[in-house]
Formats: sequence, C-alpha cells, structure tokens
Amino acid sequence: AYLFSFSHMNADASLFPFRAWQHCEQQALRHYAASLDNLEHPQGQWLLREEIARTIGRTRGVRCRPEQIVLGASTQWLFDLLAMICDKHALFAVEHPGYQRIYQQLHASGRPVLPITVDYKGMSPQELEESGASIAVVTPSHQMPTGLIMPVSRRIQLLNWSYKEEGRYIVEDDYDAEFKYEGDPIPALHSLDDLKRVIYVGTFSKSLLPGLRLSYMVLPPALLAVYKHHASHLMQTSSSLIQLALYVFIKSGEYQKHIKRMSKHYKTIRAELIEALHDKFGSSISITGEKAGLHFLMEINTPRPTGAILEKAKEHRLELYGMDRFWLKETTPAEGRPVIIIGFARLRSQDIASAVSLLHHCCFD
Ligand SMILES: Cc1ncc(COP(=O)(O)O)c(/C=N/[C@@H](CCC(=O)O)COc2ccccc2)c1O
Repeated sequence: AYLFSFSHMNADASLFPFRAWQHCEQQALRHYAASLDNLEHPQGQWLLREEIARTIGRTRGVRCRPEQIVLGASTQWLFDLLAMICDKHALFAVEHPGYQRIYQQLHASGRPVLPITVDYKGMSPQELEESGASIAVVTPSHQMPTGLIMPVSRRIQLLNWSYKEEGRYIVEDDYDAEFKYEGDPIPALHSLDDLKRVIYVGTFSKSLLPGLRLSYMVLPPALLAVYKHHASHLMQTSSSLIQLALYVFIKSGEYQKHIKRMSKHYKTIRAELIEALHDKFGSSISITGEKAGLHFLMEINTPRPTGAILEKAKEHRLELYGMDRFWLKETTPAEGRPVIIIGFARLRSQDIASAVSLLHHCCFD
C-alpha cells in the first residue's frame, strides 16, 4: 500500500455519501424491484435517462432527449459500441498525448486509430484534416492528460471540420467537467453544434465513484437510427439496480448536493497542494492544466530523469505517474524536463506537506 497518492486514477471513497446512497438503493428496490426481474431497455432505464438529460441540459448546455441517451458500464464499453455502429471504413482520430485506454479500445476494434497532436489549444485541425479520419475523439473540458481547456475558437474549427463532409463526427468526452475552479463555466462543445455532429459522452466515475461503472453517450439522431438498427440486440451492460439507485439519488437532489460538496473540497485541496508545491519547489516547477478537473501536470527543472523519479517514488511508496502512459505513438517524448501527472482526488489536507516533501526528495535528493 502507498504512503501517499498523487494518482489521477481514483477517487476518495471516504467522501462519498454511502448512507444516502444506501437509502436510494433501498428506495429503488422498494419501488422498482419489478423491473429487476427482466432485461430492461437496451439503452438503460428511461427514468435515469430522463434525469441525465435534465442534468446535462442544466449543467453543460447539452440539449437532448432521453431517447438519444445510451447508458453503459464504462466509457470504454460505449466506445466499443460506437466502433460497432460507425461506418466500418471510418477512421478514428484521438488526442496525442491522450487517454490510453480509449486508444487501445478502438485499436482492438480492428480499425486503425490515428493519434493527432494536441497543441496549446487542443487537437490540431490541420493534422486532423490531413489524417483522413472521420471521427475525432476530444476532451475539451480538461484535456487528458495536459488539462488544457479547449478555447471556443478551436471548438468552432473542429465543428467546421466535422461539417465539411458527411459521416464526420466529433466525440466529446466530458469526463470530469463537473469540476472547474477558475474562469467562467464553458458549455459543452455539443451546445455549439448546429448540424448534430457531436456525440456527447459522460461518466459518473469522477463525480461519484469509478466502481459504480456507469457512463452514458448522447447520440445524434442519424447515429441513433443506426444504433437502433445494428446494436439494439445488445442488452444494457450496467446494472438496473445501480441505474435505479442513481435515478433516486439524482431525483432526491443528493447528486447535486454531492457535486457542490466535492467541488468545494477539491477546490480547497487543489489550492493547498499548489501552494505547498510552490513553497517547496520554488521556481523549479511549472504547473499547467490546473484550472479544472482532478489532476494537473507539473514540469520539474531537475537533472534527474523521469524514470529515476518514478523509481524513487515507488521505493518510498509514493503513488506517482509520468507521461509515458499517455504517449500513444511509438515515438517516446524527446527527453525534455521531466513532467509528471499530479492527481489530488485522493489527497487529504493533513498529508499534503509530507507528500510534497517526499515528492521533492524523489526529484532532487
Ligand atoms: C479521458 C477519460 N474519459 C473517461 C474516463 C472514465 O472512464 P469510465 O470510468 O470507463 O467511464 C476516464 C477515466 N480515467 C481513469 C483512468 C485514467 C488512466 O487510466 O490513466 C481515471 O478515473 C478516475 C479519476 C479520478 C477519480 C475517479 C476516477 C478518462 O481518463
């Protein structure tokens, strides 16, 4: 077990309202037990899809009908489903550096997946155009892993790319959009889309718990028709009990209360952590991607290579990850200054000083 964790991959279950959740599960069993004894709608429980449509309409500006929502047990599964319903010659473009699991998932679907460079505004429209891809997968709210927020100008450029040819789509993976600390809330890319080319994907892994395995996808009408034709034989993969408990949890206002409480908590932890990092490391670090989400990047001006830093972290039971897991192309990054990903969803206020000085030790001593 780790002494301290800077992992970007997990939440802090101790902050989850298990009693409230348990009450919602009991309510779900009491009122909807009948729906557990058969296989429900392939897209998932209507009642939950209605609540999700209402929530993302209010919080992300995503206007959709419950009929367009498909639930699934993980974002990865939803990408599998997407690979099944998209044109078999369609090529996917993903951000590079980017989220490894989706890249691998799409690769496993048998079609070439094209890594497209992320510049300081997000996925490069020129490279995308030249790549011949027709489906671009982006994380505009908080790019994984760089943390950059895609400016509206780049969102418009990507939308225009999708409008240029039939069959082009943008998959907006809005995975940790609930948490934003600086600047005005930016509505989803989906809210700017006039021609129904954006597939909006969300998950409850970050806002609630990754272990619930519940994510959702909003299909534009044209793709919904294809989904209904091709994939409707596929039954829903997420549990009806979890779906109905989540429906009660959202309906009762517990979800909104939880997001408000977690946003406040993460805002405090993030500010304390950044202050502690600057105090300890001084001008030897530069932090980027810290305006939203549950992680940011930290570049360190030290002669010690990334590998040695990660090695030392392992020895000292400090959970820490580098950029290698996000480097999708065979080329490894030119060995510039070490860059590590700093997650703070699991960090406790009382541990920050010790975790930061241990990190400093791994980078310099
Ligand atoms: C870009 C992106 N999109 C979607 C998801 C969510 O996927 P789903 O759980 O299948 O719905 C993740 C999860 N990424 C996970 C792993 C990152 C990695 O492997 O490096 C991190 O997940 C969590 C992070 C903080 C708190 C709780 C969970 C994603 O990084």
